[in-house]
Amino acid sequence: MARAKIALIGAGMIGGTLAHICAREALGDVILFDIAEGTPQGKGLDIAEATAVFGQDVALKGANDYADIAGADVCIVTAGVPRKPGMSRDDLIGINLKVMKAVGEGIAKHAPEAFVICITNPLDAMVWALQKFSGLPKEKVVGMAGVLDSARFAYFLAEKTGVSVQDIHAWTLGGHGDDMVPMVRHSTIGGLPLPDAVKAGFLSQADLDAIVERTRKGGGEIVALLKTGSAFYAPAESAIAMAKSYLLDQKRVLPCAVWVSGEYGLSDLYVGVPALIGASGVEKVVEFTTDESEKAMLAKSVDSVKGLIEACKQQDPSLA
Ligand SMILES: NC(=O)c1ccc[n+]([C@@H]2O[C@H](COP(=O)([O-])OP(=O)(O)OC[C@H]3O[C@@H](n4cnc5c(N)ncnc54)[C@H](O)[C@@H]3O)[C@@H](O)[C@H]2O)c1
Ligand SMILES: O=C(O)C[C@H](O)C(=O)O
Repeated sequence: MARAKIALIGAGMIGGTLAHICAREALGDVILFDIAEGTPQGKGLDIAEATAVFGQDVALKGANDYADIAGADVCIVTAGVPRKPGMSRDDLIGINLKVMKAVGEGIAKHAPEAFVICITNPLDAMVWALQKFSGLPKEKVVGMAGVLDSARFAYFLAEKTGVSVQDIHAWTLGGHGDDMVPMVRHSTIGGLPLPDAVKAGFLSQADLDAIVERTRKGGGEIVALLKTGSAFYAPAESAIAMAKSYLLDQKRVLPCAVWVSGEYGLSDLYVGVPALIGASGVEKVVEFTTDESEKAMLAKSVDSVKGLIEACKQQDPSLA
């Protein structure tokens, strides 16, 4: 069988990390696309040389022309700018919405059959705009945020309790902002829902509350430490999990920003929910039961996403 073709649109910190993982795991041949001349070519050649060390026969190529992404099976979009300390993700709309227009048109022209994973922030609004600009089917355009947010939640729980990350299953819902919704009742440590894990003495209620808050602000914590940009290792790993589920038809249920049509009482927008990803793209949305408090938190988060979508429509009336 021919190797898959993976187009990475944006060859910055996340794009380069994605290319490295794709090559090491031999997920497919990689095109690194960027508007910066030399960056995608340099990163592509550097990783291609590394393939002779780790022994994988995959091709990597840098490009500044969308024609090179032709026929891609998967496109992972990180093009745009990241935030710096003192900024919110929402401050990136002005620049990144224009980038999504160029990227959406490039993908529509050259890789209309691809499964598209958007990472660019502010995520829920950018994936919405990318789908509109590209016109690709909604089930083939998804946003990466929930895998990252829930990975942070799981890691903080593992760090506090000493339980293996492999036996912690954490979930978040909603938009990728500080009002995201860590799902305490649906997340488990060794199979125990978190309220039961507190009763069983794995951690205190105060510890759990602090972890929920730290998860919500997890992106900002890394931005404050790095000072020049934002997280890239965990975001890249998160997008790879989504790409693999599509390419290998794994049918994993992963929290992703997907187009909702009535699920959770929501419609006509992209927001983070558990989604089954297989060879057809988003094949199903999994609906958790939500109590009154979870419903209220989700509604607040969704309101923030709707506000960002309105801001996009004002900036680019073609989206209205
Ligand atoms: N969804 C998430 O959970 C999540 C996590 C981390 C970062 N992000 C976001 O991902 C984006 C990328 O982050 P990064 O750290 O890789 O940034 P980066 O600055 O290292 O890389 C971005 C790249 O995009 C390129 N670029 C800019 N405009 C372009 C265009 N029109 N076409 C093609 N390429 C273009 C730049 O030249 C640069 O190489 C940011 O918006 C960041 O906020 C999202
Ligand atoms: O926080 C950011 O700006 C980047 C990303 O959304 C993250 O959560 O790490």
